[in-house]
Amino acid sequence: MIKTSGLSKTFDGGVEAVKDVDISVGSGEIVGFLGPNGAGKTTTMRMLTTLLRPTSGTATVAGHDLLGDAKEVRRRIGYVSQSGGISPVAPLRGELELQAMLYGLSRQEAEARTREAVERLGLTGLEQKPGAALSGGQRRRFDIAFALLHGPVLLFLDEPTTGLDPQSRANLWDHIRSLREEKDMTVFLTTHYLDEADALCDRILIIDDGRIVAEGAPAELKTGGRTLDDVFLDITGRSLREEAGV
Ligand SMILES: Nc1ncnc2c1ncn2[C@@H]1O[C@H](COP(=O)(O)OP(=O)(O)OP(=O)(O)O)[C@@H](O)[C@H]1O
Repeated sequence: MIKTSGLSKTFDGGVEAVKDVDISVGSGEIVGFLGPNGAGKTTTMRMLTTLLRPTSGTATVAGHDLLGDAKEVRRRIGYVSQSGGISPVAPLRGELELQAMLYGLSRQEAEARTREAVERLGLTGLEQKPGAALSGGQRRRFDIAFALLHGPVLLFLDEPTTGLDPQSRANLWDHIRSLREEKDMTVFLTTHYLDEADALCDRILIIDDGRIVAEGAPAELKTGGRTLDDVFLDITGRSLREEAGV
């Protein structure tokens, strides 16, 4: 579903944010992308979602060439950014339907897709409300509902649970798991929380200073009785807990 070879990004001014990254993600996998602040997570994700042009390297995303066929890639992926984007003031059902129509769907199809996305994320009854009237967890679920309207096969989530209380985080994990189970969705997410990576992800990639420094299933990485936090500290010399401020 994602395959990159030598993916790199150097920003104007010379910052080498991502260096020669090879990533492979299979269909139906939930993959967690971890790394300290400034490691290159968001830059990588923005390249994979066509928002930022790589300096060098190649990638195939959702079956299409990232550089040559960006439009086809965009049709097949959903992306939820760190900040989200739902309206604080407009009732969300209307916003969802409008967004679906911007994808070229008829009003009837847009209403049906909106209903399905709202139900799937457990938000039925809340879609009459504006974003400002919702909890943080509900807003994050609406962000995901927006990203599902055009029927993507691959979902990118940038720090989906940052700032949420433990119950809302666990609830969001359940929804992400059920998207994979019921829709065979592939999910690529960044997170600062090792417990999230441990509980939710089939596989973890750790990036540090622009390079992938470790990769494997949580159980494979946690060798010798180490926690994922120990693994992270050993590899990067930093504690992810401090990074996350927890
Ligand atoms: N537009 C830009 N111009 C110049 N440098 C940038 C730009 N965007 C990011 N960088 C630099 O690239 C490096 C990687 O940043 P990136 O945002 O990808 O890291 P990150 O792992 O997502 O960090 P965080 O966990 O803090 O979100 C950092 O050194 C950052 O300062």
